Amino acid sequence: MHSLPQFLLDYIPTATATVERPHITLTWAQSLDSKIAGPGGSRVILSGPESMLMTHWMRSMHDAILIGVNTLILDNPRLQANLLPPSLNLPPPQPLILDPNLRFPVTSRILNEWNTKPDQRGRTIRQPWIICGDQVSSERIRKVEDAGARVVQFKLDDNGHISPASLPSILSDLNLKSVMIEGGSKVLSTFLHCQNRDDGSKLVDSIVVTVAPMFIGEGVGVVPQGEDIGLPSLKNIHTEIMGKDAVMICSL
Ligand SMILES: NC(=O)C1=CN([C@@H]2O[C@H](COP(=O)(O)OP(=O)(O)OC[C@H]3O[C@@H](n4cnc5c(N)ncnc54)[C@H](O)[C@@H]3O)[C@@H](O)[C@H]2O)C=CC1
Ligand SMILES: Nc1nc(O)c(N)c(N[C@@H]2O[C@H](COP(=O)(O)O)[C@@H](O)[C@H]2O)n1
Repeated sequence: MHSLPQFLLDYIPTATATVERPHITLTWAQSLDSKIAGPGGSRVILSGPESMLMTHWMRSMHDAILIGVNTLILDNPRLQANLLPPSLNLPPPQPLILDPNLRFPVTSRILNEWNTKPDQRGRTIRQPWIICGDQVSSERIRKVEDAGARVVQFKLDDNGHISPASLPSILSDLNLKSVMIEGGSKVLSTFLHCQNRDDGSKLVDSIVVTVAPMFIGEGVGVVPQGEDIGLPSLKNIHTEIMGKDAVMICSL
């Protein structure tokens, strides 16, 4: 797959497209028993090479990649589109971490790479941006910023979360036109349960799910236990077979 998979273009605007409102894509890879990770949150490679490459193409279509702080701590991801040919010179997506209490570990790989590969800055690596609550102390913020990350504060909702409904205005404040939300389980759950933006329009524009033909057994569900009640119904609008996996595109 040497170019952007065409079917994605029907559902997701490219990073250079003009959009009237920030585009929100929710995406994850799951097993047949609806798990996204193994016991204790251990990372599992669910996607085969073809669907993983598709995920990296999808990353390149978005201005930002968003994860919850638990995923950062458990997976220590890079959040780049590094499976794509460097010769394409695609701008790297902006990593965004939802981290209400600023638990962000300053030893994380995304920060380490930003600090130790200055020649790659802007070309394949962007500075991690952490979204935390407005109750976090200025000392803690200074510590994380001194380590090299950017910290932005927003008011938390009654659940102590960054409100999903307010993400579009946060994105606009940060000058980001689109975001690909990769998880984990708690983040997927709040974004699936919250259906509208603060302005009343639909919150999530596209859902892309990679289904891998395997069972995990004990592990982390697509949504946490007990949060599977009241989930919205999804409409499957396209299914693409990619190697061993099925990639489903859904709308709400
Ligand atoms: N297979 C896949 O596609 C993926 C799997 N994962 C897996 O997910 C697991 C981590 O999932 P979780 O423990 O559920 O943590 P998570 O990554 O969803 O982070 C949850 C934390 O994010 C913060 N947060 C801020 N705003 C929030 C909001 N609006 N909604 C929810 N949380 C918000 C809270 O502090 C919360 O504790 C890991 O095991 C990781 O491997 C993560 C991403 C993708
Ligand atoms: N698409 C997809 N397939 C899998 O099998 C996965 N385990 C994930 N996980 C997500 O990708 C992040 C790791 O990214 P890097 O390889 O470090 O770039 C991980 O944190 C999850 O968000 N995704």
